[in-house]
Amino acid sequence: MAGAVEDAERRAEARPLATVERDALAQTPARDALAMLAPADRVKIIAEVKRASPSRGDLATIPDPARQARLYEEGGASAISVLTEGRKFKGSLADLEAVRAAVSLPVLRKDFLATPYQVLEARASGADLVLLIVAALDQKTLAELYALTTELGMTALVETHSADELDRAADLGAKLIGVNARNLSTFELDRDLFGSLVEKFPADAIKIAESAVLTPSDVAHYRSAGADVVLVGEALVTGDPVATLRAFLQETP
Ligand SMILES: O=C(O)c1ccccc1NCC(=O)[C@H](O)[C@H](O)COP(=O)(O)O
Repeated sequence: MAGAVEDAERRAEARPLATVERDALAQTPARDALAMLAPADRVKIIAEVKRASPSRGDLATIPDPARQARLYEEGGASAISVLTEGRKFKGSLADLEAVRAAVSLPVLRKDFLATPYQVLEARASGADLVLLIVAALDQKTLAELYALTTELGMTALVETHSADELDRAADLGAKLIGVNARNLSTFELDRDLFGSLVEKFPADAIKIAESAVLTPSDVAHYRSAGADVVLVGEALVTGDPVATLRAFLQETP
């Protein structure tokens, strides 16, 4: 988290806030992620471009993230997540820009966002959604970043990992809320966490189960617990993305 903010501060030396703000406002409008991810009679998938991670190390080189994203679109994904953090995840804003230009789906900037500069930077690079991690932000900062995201026409995916964090997401009025099965400090995975928290979601929020999907039965597990959407990374970058997505979508109502 600290590294992501330091990296953004370094970028801000070359591209000041006023410039990134101007570029954000000049972007084509954000795609409607809430419409794409709305609850339906089938599960939906956010497919992630993920080269590496702190818990798993290197996963895939992904020399052409635009191609990877096109395969996700072909396989039936409803949105694309792009990890833009460089140190541990080996991602970049250039990946996000390439993906946004290659597909017609909404694109999420998945990173450790903690400043308005990073939110503006996301929009300036074409992001339609940004990730806001409740555990990483005090409520005042979370509310400020949430408001800026909405002002820019984007959607915030508000990520939680506990009942208290779900309450904080609800206090914001968040419409897209995720429960990450991965504890971001210990990297432990708990596929049952989503189901144990599902009753805490506000009635009008889209329910997303994040992480730890490796097989169609993992998707079915989240779906039967009440997920509208699942977010998948590793399984799609280590296997055939189109076949994997189709299997996940076909075998789950
Ligand atoms: O993936 C990690 O190791 C990780 C560690 C610390 C913070 C975030 C991390 N991952 C970000 C994600 O939330 C996942 O990339 C995403 O939910 C997909 O997870 P998976 O399908 O298990 O690859």
